[in-house]
Amino acid sequence: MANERIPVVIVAGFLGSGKTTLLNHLLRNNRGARIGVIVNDFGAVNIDSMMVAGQVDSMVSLSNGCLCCAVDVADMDAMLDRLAHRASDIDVIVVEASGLAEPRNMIRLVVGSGNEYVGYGGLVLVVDGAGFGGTRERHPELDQHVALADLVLLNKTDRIDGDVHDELLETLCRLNDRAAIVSTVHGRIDPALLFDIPERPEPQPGEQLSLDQLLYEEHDGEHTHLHDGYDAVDFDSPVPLHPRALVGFLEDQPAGVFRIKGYVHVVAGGRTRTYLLHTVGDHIRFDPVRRTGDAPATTRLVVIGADLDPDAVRARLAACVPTEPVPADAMLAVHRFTPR
Ligand SMILES: Nc1nc2c(ncn2[C@@H]2O[C@H](COP(=O)(O)OP(=O)(O)OP(=O)(O)O)[C@@H](O)[C@H]2O)c(=O)[nH]1
Repeated sequence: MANERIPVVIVAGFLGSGKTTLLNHLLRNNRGARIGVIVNDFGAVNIDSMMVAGQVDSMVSLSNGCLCCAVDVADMDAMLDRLAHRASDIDVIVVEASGLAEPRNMIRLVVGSGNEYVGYGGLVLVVDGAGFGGTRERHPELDQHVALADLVLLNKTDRIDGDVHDELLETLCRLNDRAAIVSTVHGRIDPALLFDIPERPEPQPGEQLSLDQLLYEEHDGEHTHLHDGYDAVDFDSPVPLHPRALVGFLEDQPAGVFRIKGYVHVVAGGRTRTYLLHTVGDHIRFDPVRRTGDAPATTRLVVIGADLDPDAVRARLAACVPTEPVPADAMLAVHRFTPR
């Protein structure tokens, strides 16, 4: 897509919740996506799997200090600049915050970045299902961290029984009723929930598989299973949408949505404009598409999350199709979310 920015996904969570396990899982199951990594230190990251995937170059570490407190926007930008630049071939950047990191600060560092090639990719909060009660008692701020998350991974569900699992889901929904919540064991989620999987040509019969493809094939059974954990709902409209109605939908998304992306045509005052839309949680961004031919002729969105009701999502979007002429000032709703 034109104007694509590299999403920066922040992985946070208290000590031992499973952040590094998740990161290693993503690196092993990258399905061809090139992942840049920012970590406090490389100690626990599986360098072997990175080398196999040919990604060992795309890591940046903060050799001293803590990603949450010692780093300001300039420091973060210095790290991002090494990964995201004009010649960069990275598809996504994952920042693993230290166990003590303050997620609000991490979001600020990424959203405030001056690097024009990156965009906010969401706060993924890893929660230790088995230790949730105890962690909450020791660190009451955990509730705020859950409330800030765009995606909550309820991890270590192999260590809890069904009733506890249900109670935890209820508590997490109470603390954050808009985030996608996914239950995991050893952080095994489908990476397509977090970021786009680049389209790679299918190998022809007899052609050798690349290392990435070999890794993917090896884990194919797991992938099929992983895919059950998330939903992707397509929406197409040949008619341009009402900008204010669309923004109303984006500001009040159905529960469980993690991200939305695609091209939208919106109309107001008889004039149609085209944008590349990206949302993660309540971070909304409309990038104007200036050249005709860069976008499909119709609105085409994909809504990605967990436990989505596809018919309900499509019905809400279909309700954004105007039934009468839209006044010109309705476009202001979109302008609030276009880059300056
Ligand atoms: N039983 C079980 N163990 C898990 C799961 N996920 C992670 N672990 C284990 O939990 C321990 C901590 O996992 P890490 O991935 O190192 O946790 P972390 O959040 O990176 O920890 P810090 O870097 O110390 O903050 C490791 O021994 C993992 O193997 C899970 O789903 N189930």
